Amino acid sequence: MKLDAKVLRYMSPEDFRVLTAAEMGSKNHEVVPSAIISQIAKLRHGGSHKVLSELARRNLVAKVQHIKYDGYRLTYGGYDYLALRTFCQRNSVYSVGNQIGVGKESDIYIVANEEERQMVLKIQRLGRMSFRTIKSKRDYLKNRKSASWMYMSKLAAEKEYAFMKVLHEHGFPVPEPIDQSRHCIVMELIDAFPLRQISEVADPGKLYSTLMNLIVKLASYGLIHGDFNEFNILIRENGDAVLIDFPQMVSIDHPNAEFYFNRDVECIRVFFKRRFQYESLLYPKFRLDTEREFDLDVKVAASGFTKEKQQELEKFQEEEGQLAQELG
Ligand SMILES: Nc1ncnc2c1ncn2[C@@H]1O[C@H](COP(=O)(O)OP(=O)(O)OP(=O)(O)O)[C@@H](O)[C@H]1O
Repeated sequence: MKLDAKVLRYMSPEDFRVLTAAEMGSKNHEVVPSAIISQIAKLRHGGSHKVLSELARRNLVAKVQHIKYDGYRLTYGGYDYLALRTFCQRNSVYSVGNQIGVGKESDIYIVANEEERQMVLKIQRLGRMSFRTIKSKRDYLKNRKSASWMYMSKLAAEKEYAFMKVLHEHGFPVPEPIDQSRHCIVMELIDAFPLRQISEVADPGKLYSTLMNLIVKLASYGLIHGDFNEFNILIRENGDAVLIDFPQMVSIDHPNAEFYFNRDVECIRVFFKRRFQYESLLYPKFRLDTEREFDLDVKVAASGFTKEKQQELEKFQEEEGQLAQELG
């Protein structure tokens, strides 16, 4: 589905009332009965019925035949518009431009505010991968509810925003976080290319140590990236590196911290050897080179992305990973 901010201007307050009611209802119901949607939206049954049919025609909600009753569920499309409306109301986004990226489980758009500042809108789409891999295996799909995928996408966006915020505040090279709602975040647009697309650099040794120092600095601030690779690092024209994505980031006190740390280091070593034929005997070692000086992990938890949320998301990511492996 294409995201178009103009659609927002064509949506009536009633449309949004009903859409919001569907969202609220889905907290307690997998399929929200039409009667409950009317009740929450405070509209006559006939009135909300008409609006719901129209929203369903535009794929913002989907009609579902439940065993006992007919109802609706919010779609990712509807969820996108609710988030976009929140951004518009807070004046963080005014218009939506081109889609510039499709991650494994996200969509990336260029957006702008009223002052025409260009920014990046990242929409989490957890479940998309498993949906693809599992398409033929209907049994799995029955057990995974779309509502829980949307909830997990919201957790993923909250996590990314919380980490980006503390990292940015402490001078780490990450995009400036601008806003977050539901499964979406708005951040600074970085004018750079992913390391993965770069075939030559002026001084591979210098970039290698910059990246290794970044892994070590993160650890001294209490954090392990966990997915430090050529896809998640952008390189500016002047050679500066910017970290854009940290879905696996954990505290240095995490039981698997050492494993993740070594994997991050190894990832960079392997990449530099393969891409730039650059090898060094020097690389950071966990504990020996990582002394904790700050507690950004604690700061993130205090910012609202709690340990419980982190664990919930982690459990989901593990299950998804396992499932993907099992299904090849
Ligand atoms: N702030 C940004 N500025 C410029 N480009 C960006 C920014 N954020 C993301 N991108 C572009 O979008 C692409 C995908 O972004 P990102 O890695 O955050 O998505 P993802 O879904 O987590 O990706 P994957 O899981 O496939 O690695 C990046 O490779 C980059 O080209």
